[in-house]
Amino acid sequence: MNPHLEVDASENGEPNGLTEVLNGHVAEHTERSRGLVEESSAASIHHVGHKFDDILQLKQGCYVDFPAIKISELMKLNSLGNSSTQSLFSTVNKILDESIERKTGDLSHRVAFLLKNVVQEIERRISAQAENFQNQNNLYKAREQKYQSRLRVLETLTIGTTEENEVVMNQLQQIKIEKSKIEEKKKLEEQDVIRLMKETDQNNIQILALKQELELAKRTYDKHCLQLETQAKETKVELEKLMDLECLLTDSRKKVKELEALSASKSMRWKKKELSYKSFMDSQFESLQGLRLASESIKQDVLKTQRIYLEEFNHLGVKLKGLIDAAENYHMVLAENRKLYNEVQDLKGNIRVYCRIRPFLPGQSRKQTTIEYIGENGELVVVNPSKQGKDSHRLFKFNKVFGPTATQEEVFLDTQPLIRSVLDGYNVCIFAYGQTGSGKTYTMTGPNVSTKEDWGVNYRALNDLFHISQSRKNSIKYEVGVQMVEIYNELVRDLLSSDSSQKSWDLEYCPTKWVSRS
Ligand SMILES: Nc1ncnc2c1ncn2[C@@H]1O[C@H](COP(=O)(O)OP(=O)(O)OP(=O)(O)O)[C@@H](O)[C@H]1O
Repeated sequence: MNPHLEVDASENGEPNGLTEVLNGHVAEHTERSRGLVEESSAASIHHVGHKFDDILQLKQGCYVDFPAIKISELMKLNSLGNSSTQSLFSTVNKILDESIERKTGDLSHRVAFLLKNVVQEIERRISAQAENFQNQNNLYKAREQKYQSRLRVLETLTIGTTEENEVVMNQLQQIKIEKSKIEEKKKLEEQDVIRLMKETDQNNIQILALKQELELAKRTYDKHCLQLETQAKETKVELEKLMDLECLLTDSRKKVKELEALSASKSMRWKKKELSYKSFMDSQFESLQGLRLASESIKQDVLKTQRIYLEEFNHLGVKLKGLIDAAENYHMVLAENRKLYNEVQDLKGNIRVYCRIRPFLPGQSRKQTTIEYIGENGELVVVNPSKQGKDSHRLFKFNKVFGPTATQEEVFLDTQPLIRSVLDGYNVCIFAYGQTGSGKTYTMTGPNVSTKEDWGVNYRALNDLFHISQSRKNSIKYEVGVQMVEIYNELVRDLLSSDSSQKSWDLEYCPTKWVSRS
């Protein structure tokens, strides 16, 4: 397709719709070819057209006077076919206007030839364009038929499509409704999602807080567990105690029952007693009445007795005065008595020697005794079987001789007065003398100190001294000291001293006068 046709049609300013439609179709069908033609020919046409126009411009206003060389040059160039239709028309118009202005009516042969060629070129172009239009018209008609058949097909399709459309529309409507519902649901769900998100956030915060609480609770739980374990142990111990207590409780319940039974029987007894006490009280009340009467008489008697008592009390006062006088003389009498007592002891002798004959020990023969006679006044006759005559019998004289049957108390009774003079300020010494196994310890200490009958002189003497000092405590205060010594191989041993170096003294350096009574 010639691109200039459409350019010319638009340039000529044809305002009808056909031109526009044609131009549209031409443009539609020649879109691809147009680009190629325009690109390939535009440069040469433009160049040649411009050359033609330049030549014409140079001689503007004097076409008539164009020299033959220029006209032949224009013709040679064959630039008419390449020049635009508008420029061709303007050239024709200018040539004709110039010819009219000159009023000569004459045109040169060369100009007329040029004019003719230009007009022929224009005619050729118009006829080509008409032919082109015709072809295009045919083409459009064919296309119109084709489109109309397609239109019919489309109409039938449209009818079918309309029904389908209705169905689809209905479906679409339903879908829209469902969509709106879904959207509402979606909105609600979105709101729910937002709410859930918030709740999730809150829950996360709560979970964190709960985790922390859980951690804390776990720690406290662990601690609590430990505490509970210790408590459980303690409780176990307490439970065991409780079990014991329960046993005790059952026992006590039994006892309570027994006690209840006992208390019931006692209560019965008490009731009986109450009755008996009531009767007793009644009788007592009666007797009380009698007692009141008796008390009245006793009162009278007491008053009488009081009077007698006062009289006797006065009498007693007189007597007591005499007793006080007598008591004042008591110490004097006592001192005199003591003096007399000690004088008696002196008369008996400051140094007294007693002899005690122990019985035979188990296993000893009774036939081998050397004791011939024991006198009442201290005589003792001893037999010596190895000698004859006078020398076979020897008489010994003691203050007193105690035979084998003499008891510990009998031996003590003779020494007791001497011991009591200690309380009057005299020094007294009692000692036992004899060979080994003769009975010194038996006499002085006793065989068995746990029984009072077996006590020897020492225990009995101390007991007597303490007894007397106790009886005289209101008038005299005594201080008692004890010294126990042993003389063995002429050495005196203090038996109460704990110092072993001080335990024995030589007889000359004895610290106390323990051998004589002064
Ligand atoms: N009067 C008595 N009656 C019964 N038995 C006695 C009597 N005197 C001594 N005996 C017994 O004789 C034994 C010897 O007595 P005891 O030990 O008193 O003698 P002793 O002189 O103290 O001896 P020693 O010097 O060796 O200590 C003891 O078994 C004692 O019980």
